Amino acid sequence: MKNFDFCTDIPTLGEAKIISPLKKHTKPGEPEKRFISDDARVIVDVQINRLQSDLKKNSSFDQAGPREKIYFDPSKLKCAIVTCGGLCPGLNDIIRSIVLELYHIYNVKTIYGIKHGLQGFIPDFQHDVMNLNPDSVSGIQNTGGSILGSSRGTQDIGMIVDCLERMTIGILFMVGGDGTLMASKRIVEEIEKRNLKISVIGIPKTIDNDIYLVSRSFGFDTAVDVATLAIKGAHNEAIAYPNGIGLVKLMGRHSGFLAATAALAQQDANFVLIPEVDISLDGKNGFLQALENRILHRKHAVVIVAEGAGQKLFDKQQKKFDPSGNIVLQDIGLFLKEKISQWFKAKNIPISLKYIDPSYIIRSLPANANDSVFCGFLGRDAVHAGMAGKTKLLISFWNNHYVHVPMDAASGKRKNLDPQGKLWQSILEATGQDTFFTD
Ligand SMILES: Nc1ncnc2c1ncn2[C@@H]1O[C@H](COP(=O)(O)OP(=O)(O)OP(=O)(O)O)[C@@H](O)[C@H]1O
Ligand SMILES: O=P(O)(O)OC[C@H]1O[C@](O)(CO)[C@@H](O)[C@@H]1O
Repeated sequence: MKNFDFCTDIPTLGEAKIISPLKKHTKPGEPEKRFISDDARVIVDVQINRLQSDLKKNSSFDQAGPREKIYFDPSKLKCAIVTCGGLCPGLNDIIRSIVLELYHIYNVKTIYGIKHGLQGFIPDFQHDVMNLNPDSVSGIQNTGGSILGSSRGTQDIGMIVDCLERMTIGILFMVGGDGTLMASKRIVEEIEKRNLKISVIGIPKTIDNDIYLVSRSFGFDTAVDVATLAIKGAHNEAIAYPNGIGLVKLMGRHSGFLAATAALAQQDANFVLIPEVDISLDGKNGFLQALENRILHRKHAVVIVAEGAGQKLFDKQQKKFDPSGNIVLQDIGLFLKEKISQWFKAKNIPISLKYIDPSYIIRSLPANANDSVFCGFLGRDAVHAGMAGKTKLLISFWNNHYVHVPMDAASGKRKNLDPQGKLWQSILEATGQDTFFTD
């Protein structure tokens, strides 16, 4: 396969010369090709969103997996793992699979866990470093959260790399979302400036499922599963009382994948509001009138709202940012609760409104079975990439393959739900919500 127009080239720290311990799994006479090489590159078949303009048809990504030769000497290598940003189901599975792969398959015995995200690199915070080994990660996949903790907030990149140098780290595994990706890129730049041989491997994490060039991120499947319970609850509450309304708020800062997918999985929702589709509340085509029509007609309704939906409905206020620089959204869930109550009160229509916000419950739970399997692959492929001396890449799942996506290609952009696409069109069919509520 030739003529790759899209920049998929992954930087390496140098020539990989050491025979991989995985070599022993090769059957005698089996061709070297077993270790994925250029001719096994994956053609990118752009299926989701409208990425075609960005990616040429014959673009490709390197397939993730073990390489024949590795760059690092396992007996001398020290690795570190850090988890940053919001929690997500599967973080502990990722940590565990990285540790077990390094320890058992590559014989790397020094693995550090950096506590509380990027803060863990900065001496002032005095967070202890964890020693990770099969004992310390035993059973962690059964608990939610991250055994390493997390944090938000900018840290000095120079000080982070100082810490990596002091600890003589060879591979840094960074698990996080788009912010972590930006931080990873800046860390790599500083590493390059200092001419150090440290590999940085990213594992994309977000229940919003909005990382560019990543068709599925871990934890999303679990989030959809648990969100369906909230929707079931909302529906049961709604049908139990006359004119019952169940209002469920789900995470999704800029992308409505979770709200839309959960709504399709548990088809009880009559209205799904997402950031990608503007809504108007009032007026004859507004959301509130549509909700009233539904209540008068069917006596109950379920509404799902993604946290980033309807932000234009709020009076213009000075924007607030969290410590990492992410915009702090206005609370659309509580806002809608209030507006719905006011609307029906003004119309003298009694309703029973139940508001359910399972956001933090969802993201802090352990991974479901599907996500656990997925995390295992991502963690192991992250180790293979790092051991081969590759750097500045993400382990992505794309077009049904585990691939290496260059950090440069994935950062600074976001994946959004396409309102013309199959997912949203299916929502419109399933809900009968055939209007975008614009006047
Ligand atoms: N441009 C940047 N340069 C350096 N560090 C950054 C940059 N953007 C974000 N970071 C840092 O990366 C870490 C994680 O970022 P952030 O809190 O935004 O979470 P995230 O990785 O985007 O995950 P989530 O999807 O949960 O928000 C934070 O410590 C943040 O300060
Ligand atoms: O409350 P926190 O930690 O700032 O996180 C909230 C954000 O984190 C996310 O779950 C992404 O990790 C978003 O969906 C949400 O907006």
